Amino acid sequence: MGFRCGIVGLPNVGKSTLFNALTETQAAQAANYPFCTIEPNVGQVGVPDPRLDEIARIAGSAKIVPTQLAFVDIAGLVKGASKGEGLGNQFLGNIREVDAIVHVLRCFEDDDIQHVANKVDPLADAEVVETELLMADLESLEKRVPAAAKRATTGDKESKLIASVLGQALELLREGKPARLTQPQDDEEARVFAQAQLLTAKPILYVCNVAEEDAATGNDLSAKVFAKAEAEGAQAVVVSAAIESEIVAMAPEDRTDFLNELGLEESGLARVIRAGYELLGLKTFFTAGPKEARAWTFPNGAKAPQAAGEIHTDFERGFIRAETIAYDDYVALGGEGPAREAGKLRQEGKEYVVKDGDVMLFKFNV
Ligand SMILES: Nc1ncnc2c1ncn2[C@@H]1O[C@H](COP(=O)(O)OP(=O)(O)OP(=O)(O)O)[C@@H](O)[C@H]1O
Ligand SMILES: [Mg+2]
Repeated sequence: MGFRCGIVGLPNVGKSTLFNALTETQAAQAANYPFCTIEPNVGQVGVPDPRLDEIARIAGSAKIVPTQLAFVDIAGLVKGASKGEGLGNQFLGNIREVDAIVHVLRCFEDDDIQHVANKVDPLADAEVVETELLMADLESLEKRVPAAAKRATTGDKESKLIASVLGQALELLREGKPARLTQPQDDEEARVFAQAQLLTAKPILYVCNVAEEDAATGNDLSAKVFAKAEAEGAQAVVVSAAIESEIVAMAPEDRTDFLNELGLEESGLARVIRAGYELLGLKTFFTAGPKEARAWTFPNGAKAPQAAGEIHTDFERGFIRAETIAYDDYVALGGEGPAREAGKLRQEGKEYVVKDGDVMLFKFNV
């Protein structure tokens, strides 16, 4: 199962513009970035990674296959969503299914584009969305915690665990704080907490959607969002969704010049994708050969057999060992052959914790 980032925000702030740009880039670069639409509002997006291009160049790979992250375009939220207003329930249900939230905040002035509150104020907007998520969590826990506490009196261990962990989350929510601040004490508590699928437990990336002229520098409004993100330990990026949608419509060879004219080194989309990937704590390992160079996603802390399983379940089941070259060695020495000669190709077993950037070859037997 791939990881999903849900694009969330008030109506008309630029969510679909961002989503379309994210997915169209990939469609336009079909050779480089595999793209497929699962549902009309879900797009698989290739994760840009310069290391992969470098590996492919060294290995002389015919094809480059980046790893992917899914983005979901979720309907705009309105005040009262937690009480079923607007597309309330559908909206909250969609958010429940994603692993991380990309919260788009309008940071551009434009009289032609209506703001639901008739005022451009990203912090106030953010609060509307946060309040709805908080209310939804609060409502669900106000029922679940007492029910679990009651079952716990019969000696049911799982219920006791639920009552304790979610009770902690409920306390936070009652103080107006996100459930994300809950601190599970061990793996069991962490499991129960994750299973609760609380909306305010999901990691957040704020996307400040600015006007074209602010794309490189940001503006006063985006600066406020960055300050908010910093205070919360969240991430933020500045993007002009409108510009990004123009860039993806251009021929690839014209894009760099256009980005440079705007004072940008790379597309804002690449930054959004990478930030989403980091937000989820995802890491990348590579496989490389003459046919293809490919990036694979693994969760932080995964051991070699689990990483092998990302490629094929047989690789995990029949795992023998992994021949591993660190990315820096691979590049510095000029590929697999030279790395092997220099003794930089390591034989790693079942307990090896895979590192970001490892170039791997799995030996297996089924
Ligand atoms: N950075 C920007 N500068 C100027 N206009 C923008 C910018 N980003 C988006 N827009 C415009 O804002 C309008 C609303 O955009 P969009 O449809 O993407 O919003 P949305 O958040 O998906 O809305 P909804 O919640 O209704 O689905 C569009 O006309 C779009 O072109
Ligand atoms: Mg939309």
